[in-house]
Amino acid sequence: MRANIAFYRQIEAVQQEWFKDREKNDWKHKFMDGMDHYLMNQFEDARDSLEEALELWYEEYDKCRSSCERPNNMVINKNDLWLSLTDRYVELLLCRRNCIVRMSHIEGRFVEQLLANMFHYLQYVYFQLKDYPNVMRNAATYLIFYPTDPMMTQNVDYFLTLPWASEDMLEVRPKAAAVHEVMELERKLLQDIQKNFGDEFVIDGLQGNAWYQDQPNASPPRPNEEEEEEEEEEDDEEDMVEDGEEKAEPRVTKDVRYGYNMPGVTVVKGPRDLKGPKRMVADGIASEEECKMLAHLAKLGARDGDGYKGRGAHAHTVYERFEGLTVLKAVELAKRGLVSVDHAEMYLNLSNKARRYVHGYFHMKHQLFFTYTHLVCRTAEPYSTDDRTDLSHPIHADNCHLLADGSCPKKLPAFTWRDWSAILYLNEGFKGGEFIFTHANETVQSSVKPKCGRLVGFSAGEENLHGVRAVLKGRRCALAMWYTLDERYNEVEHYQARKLLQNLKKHRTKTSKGKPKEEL
Ligand SMILES: O=C(O)CCC(=O)C(=O)O
Ligand SMILES: [Fe+2]
Repeated sequence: MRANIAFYRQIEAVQQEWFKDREKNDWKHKFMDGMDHYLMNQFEDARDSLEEALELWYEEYDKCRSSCERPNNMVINKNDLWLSLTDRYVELLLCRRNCIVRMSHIEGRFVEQLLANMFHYLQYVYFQLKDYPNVMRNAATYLIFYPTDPMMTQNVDYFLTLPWASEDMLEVRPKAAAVHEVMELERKLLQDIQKNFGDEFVIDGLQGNAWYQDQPNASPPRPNEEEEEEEEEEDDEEDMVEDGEEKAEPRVTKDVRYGYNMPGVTVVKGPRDLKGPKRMVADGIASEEECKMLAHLAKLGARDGDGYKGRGAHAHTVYERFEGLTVLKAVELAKRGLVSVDHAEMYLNLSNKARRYVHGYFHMKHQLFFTYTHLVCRTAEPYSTDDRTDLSHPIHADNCHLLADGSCPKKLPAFTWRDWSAILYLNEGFKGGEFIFTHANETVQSSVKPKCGRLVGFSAGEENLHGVRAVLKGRRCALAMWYTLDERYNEVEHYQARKLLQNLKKHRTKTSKGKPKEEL
């Protein structure tokens, strides 16, 4: 497109003012303008742009919430009308709540606490402009979102020592207060629905999560990392004793130690073999038949580069075709009759089984949510050669941005909210394609050979740099999953996929009474 625009621009008859950036006046552009001015200490311009950005943000936010109201694929079952309606209502609430996350992206990147941050910037900008009533208003507004934020509470305490400031200037901006109030009400509603209907009705990722429990501070709780570290160390000590004493049967004791057994699943490699405390490999998560079903689903439904927007068929290397299928797309294909409902259901079930296993194995105390789920195949192109030196997937960490100097800042453009990762392999019989854990200089610490039903799980931080060796021949399919402890990043697609699937199955049962063979 850039090339096309350059071409059109140089045509004599074309006037330059015809080229209008139609997105220029959206909230993102205004916000970026505001940031530029702010960084250049142009505080009046920064104020104007940020205030405009804010107004545009509210407009867009309202549109986003309204778009959740559109009719969906719901099929009302007259035997359980109330349940069908509750289902729909929950979906609506989740969709609306998700608008905050959707409205926190700038240039495709997630900006944590974006709305609240606008008030943070504004209080500073107004302070520079000596517009004190607005300093206080914006500080107070920020605090409704993060009431215990140490920096802002300190600021306010400081302002209150100054002659111009008084408590009654701490007035919250009404539109922001309304957004916050509705967010809170919807949070409570979801919590009540779960509490009252939890037996018949499970809202994915809601149960047992403190983000949905009453709390004075709206920021989501994170597990106490130090506490976890300590536990990990204790575990490792135990591990060493076990391994030293009885080398023949460390696997069983490891299972018992972690207190997590799932029928048919065995741990084949633990932290010691893999050379890192938060790593594991287990076999038996999926049977041969299940692997075949998923690989078949990928064959029918996976699309070039899906999930890696704009990077096309060769998302990681020109020697391999990279195709993916998200969980909702799989169910939508089933709805259109392009894949079977059973195959789509298998996708959901196996991803859930893997998540439960990782959660149990690592003894997590908090709820683990899906944040992105992707069925992917990497296929060697016919021109791929055995002497390739590239990787199928370069060395990286899943939640930080690995730099050439080996550091890995947990900042954009990384997916910083990913806390755990797991990959369920679906086949063997291709050449190359081993999963590797490495040091920052890319020397290999340990490797895992994919095969059907094998799950590799690990924490998503810089402690687990990893990659995939080149797939030299054939096709390698896997179900890649990233999980988060932060409910705000809960993958809404998973919930939607499950609901759509339930409807498809209800519909199938209903129609099959009259016409037994009818398939959707
Ligand atoms: O497919 C694999 O084995 C690993 C893929 C991976 O690390 C990723 O997609 O982040
Ligand atoms: Fe990865």
